[in-house]
Amino acid sequence: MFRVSDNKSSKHVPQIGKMLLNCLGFCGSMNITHTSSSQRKYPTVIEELCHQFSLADLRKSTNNFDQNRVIGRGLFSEVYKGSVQHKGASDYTVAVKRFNERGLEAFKKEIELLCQLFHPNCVSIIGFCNHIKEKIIVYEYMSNGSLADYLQGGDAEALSWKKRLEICIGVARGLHYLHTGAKRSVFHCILSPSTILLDDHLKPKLAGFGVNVQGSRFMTKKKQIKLDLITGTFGYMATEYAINGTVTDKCDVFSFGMVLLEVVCGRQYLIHPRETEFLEKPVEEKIDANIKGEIAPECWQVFIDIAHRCVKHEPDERPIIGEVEVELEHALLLQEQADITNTNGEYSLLSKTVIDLKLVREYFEQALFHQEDIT
Ligand SMILES: Nc1ncnc2c1ncn2[C@@H]1O[C@H](COP(=O)(O)OP(=O)(O)OP(=O)(O)O)[C@@H](O)[C@H]1O
Repeated sequence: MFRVSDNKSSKHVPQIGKMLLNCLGFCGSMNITHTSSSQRKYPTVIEELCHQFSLADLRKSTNNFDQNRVIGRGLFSEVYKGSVQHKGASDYTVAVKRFNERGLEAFKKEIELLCQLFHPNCVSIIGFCNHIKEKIIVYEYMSNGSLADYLQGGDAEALSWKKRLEICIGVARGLHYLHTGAKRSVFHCILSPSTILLDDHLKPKLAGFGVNVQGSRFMTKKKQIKLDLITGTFGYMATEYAINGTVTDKCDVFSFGMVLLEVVCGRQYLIHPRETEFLEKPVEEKIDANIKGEIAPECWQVFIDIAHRCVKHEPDERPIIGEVEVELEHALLLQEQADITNTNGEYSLLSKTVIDLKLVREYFEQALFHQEDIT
């Protein structure tokens, strides 16, 4: 059966729930089983990894986990705004993620990973609390919330096309680092606009690492890892991951492709598989009204071509993230060049790109059918 989480929402914005898949051969427990022998050679004594806060400190910092301070929710956690002593300041603003009883594994995985990641497009950990009754991680505070808050919460007009492209490039850089830049290949697995956070300058940082999967460095697509539990949000999960728990770098590439489409349309691209009218219309007719006219045709061609390739059903047909990053940088360059010579104001796009998500929709529909059968 499916278990649908509480809405993974910020305080203000209802967002799409995450699902634990537990039918159609999707299994269900929180323990992820790794089949790769190259797994988990890094330290597992989390107390040695970074600063530890006392529970009393974090209670104080969040006014005893005051519900008015909740800034977001995940499947395994609630996130609060708080302030702690850090970098010489007594009221350094932070995000305090309090894990629920199902989140123990996510808590450990996230600390182990975040203590090893150093990249401007990955959120930084400040410390944690490993109390017998409470598992909490403290992160740098991202004042502009998540990309989902922006796109779905009515702030979309604040994001120009160029700003959106810059955000996409930042996300691609963060993913590229995860896939090839760290000691091991790290696959995020639950990339969506809710796990992309925006700092004061709208610079994106990847967050939500509680489900990550690691493999040997530069892991090739043939070395796949099977998971006993699949956690993710439909509409972003690649089908090979949703159905078989097969994880490769190409799963993140698929999710990123769905994010690219969302960034351009201003709404989740695949919400329901039977939303035929929307899904079968060319993307050019669905561009967010806030950025319509801002996109130069030459930039668009590069952007939509790479987005389309990212969401191919066959993992081998999807590009690696390094190529996606380069293409997005190219698209931005083309946009900037076009803006210099453009004297006519608005651009118009004559192309018509229909994204074929037929197979993804079929799997999604089957899963929904089972869910409806049970509920
Ligand atoms: N550092 C932060 N600064 C500001 N807001 C944050 C921060 N971390 C998380 N949030 C908010 O909380 C929401 C959920 O956080 P996150 O993406 O880390 O959870 P998740 O990984 O989905 O949760 P879980 O591990 O419980 O599944 C985000 O979408 C965002 O709104």
